[in-house]
Amino acid sequence: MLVNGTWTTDWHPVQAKDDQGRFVRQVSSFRNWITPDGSPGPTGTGGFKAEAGRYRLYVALICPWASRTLIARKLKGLEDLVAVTVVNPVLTDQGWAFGGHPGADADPLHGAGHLHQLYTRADANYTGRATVPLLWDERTDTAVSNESAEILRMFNSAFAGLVPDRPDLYPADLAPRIDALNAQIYDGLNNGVYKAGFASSQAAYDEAVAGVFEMLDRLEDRLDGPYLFGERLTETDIRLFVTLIRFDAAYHGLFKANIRRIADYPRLSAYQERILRLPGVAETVNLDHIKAGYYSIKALNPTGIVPAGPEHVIRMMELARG
Ligand SMILES: N[C@@H](CCC(=O)N[C@@H](CS)C(=O)NCC(=O)O)C(=O)O
Repeated sequence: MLVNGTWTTDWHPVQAKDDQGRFVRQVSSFRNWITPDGSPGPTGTGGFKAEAGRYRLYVALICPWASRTLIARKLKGLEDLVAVTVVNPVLTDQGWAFGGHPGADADPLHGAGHLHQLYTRADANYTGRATVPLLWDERTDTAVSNESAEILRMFNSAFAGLVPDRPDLYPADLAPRIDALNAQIYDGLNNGVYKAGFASSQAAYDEAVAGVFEMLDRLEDRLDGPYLFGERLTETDIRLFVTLIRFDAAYHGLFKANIRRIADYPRLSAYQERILRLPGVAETVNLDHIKAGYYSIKALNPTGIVPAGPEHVIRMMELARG
């Protein structure tokens, strides 16, 4: 991580933990918003007007948080407006790196070797982890946001004047229910799998893994329409999907979330495939990056060996990509 703008050598991908050995995720630090007219959003400063060709999204295809912003970019028709740069899936001792793996890009703007160089470019005294996603403003050459939940919301609303007639992923009448379900899915599942995987005590793992499967069981019972809120696709579906699609390939093995697989849940399996087949979504899922990335986490997999399967996920991806 960076401390006062300098990369520290004792970096490791297991983030902070509490006194019971529970995994603790850091709070994001660039919290500005792109808005239709450049006025300030709910947090941060203004000056980030929605314009074609001005912004770039730095992502890792292993990362569920980055992937939710990539899916929103597709569903909202922003491919030609917001550029994307994909980092190397394999974490290095300096965090995310550019290039060197099929499907990974060089940094087209600054020729940076590592993502942390962009963080110090935006803030020379930055202290914190250099995480993806990172939304970058090419005009002012600085960071807009590194909080995926907020990037998802900006993509939903800021560009509506430029790309109209796209589904509203956060409709006002559902907002309180979306917020409530997001919080449960985040804690039980999106972050729950990380709490299981990065637990450093048996008790912390037991608590986390129970929470993960309690949440999956509840979602399986709840799903009786095409999407979580019935006929309408919302951001909550995107937030759930990114964890489901990584589950059997990475979390089941590496994170020891192995009580059941998503394939053992009939409704969740069908739901996962339904979202995977929405136009553009399968292009955001790269199984090679997901497996190479997660299994490169040395603290959990010291040999770095990447498992061959699972066959059912490989097959599902082949079918979805056609
Ligand atoms: N709150 C952030 C979390 C992002 C995050 O934790 N990203 C991970 C990858 S999945 C990361 O970049 N980790 C590198 C690190 O922690 O140094 C968000 O949702 O945008």
